[in-house]
Amino acid sequence: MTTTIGVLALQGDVREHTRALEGAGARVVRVRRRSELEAVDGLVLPGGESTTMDKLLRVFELRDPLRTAIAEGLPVYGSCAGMILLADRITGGIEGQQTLGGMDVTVQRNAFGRQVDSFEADLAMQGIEGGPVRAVFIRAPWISTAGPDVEVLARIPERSTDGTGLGEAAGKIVAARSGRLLATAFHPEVTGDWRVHAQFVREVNATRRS
Ligand SMILES: NC(=O)CC[C@H](N)C(=O)O
Repeated sequence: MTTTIGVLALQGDVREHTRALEGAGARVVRVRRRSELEAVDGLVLPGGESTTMDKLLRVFELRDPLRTAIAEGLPVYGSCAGMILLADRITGGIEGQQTLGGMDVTVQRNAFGRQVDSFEADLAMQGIEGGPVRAVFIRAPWISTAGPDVEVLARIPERSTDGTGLGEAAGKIVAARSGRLLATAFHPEVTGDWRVHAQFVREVNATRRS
C-alpha cells in the first residue's frame, strides 16, 4: 500500500505541504480529527501561526492524541510553526502558549530581528543530496539549545542570497532531527524543490507501522 502522510489541517500552509508531499510521491490526507490521525503513517505540521495551532489543537481535541502518537514513534515533520510545536521548550511565545514537544530543543520564536524578518538563504542540509537547499524564512524561529540526542542538520549561513549579512543569526540551528522527528525553521514547501519532503517520505516508508 502507498504510504499515507497526513498534514495537520487546522491552520497554516496545508496546501503547499500537500503539493510537496504529492510531488515526493506520497498519498496525502488532511488531519483534523483523531480518527484521521490514527490512519496515517507520518504527519506534517505545517508553517503558519503556532499560537493559533496550539489553541486549535485543544479545541479539536487533537493535542493529547498527537502527543501520544509522537511518544509512540509516529514520524513527524514540522516546518516553522510546526518546528515550534515539536520543541520541548519555547522562548518568545505568548502567555500560556504550549507546544506538543518531543524534540529536546529550545526554540526562540520570531527569532530574527526586524531587519531580516523574512529572507532566503542557500544552505547545506545534512542528508539532502544534490546541493544546497533554498531556505525561505518567514518570521521564523531558530533552535537556541539542543540536547545530546538531537542531530543538527543545518545552520544559518553568514549571508542571505541577496548578500545581506545575517549577523548574530549566523550559525544558529535551523534544521534538526531527533528520532523520528524532523524540523526545519524554513519552508521547503514553497520552493518547488521537494527534496526535504522526499527525504521525510523515505523515512516514513522505512519506519512504517505494520
Ligand atoms: N512561517 C511561520 O510558520 C511563522 C511562525 C510564526 N512566527 C509562529 O510563531 O508561529
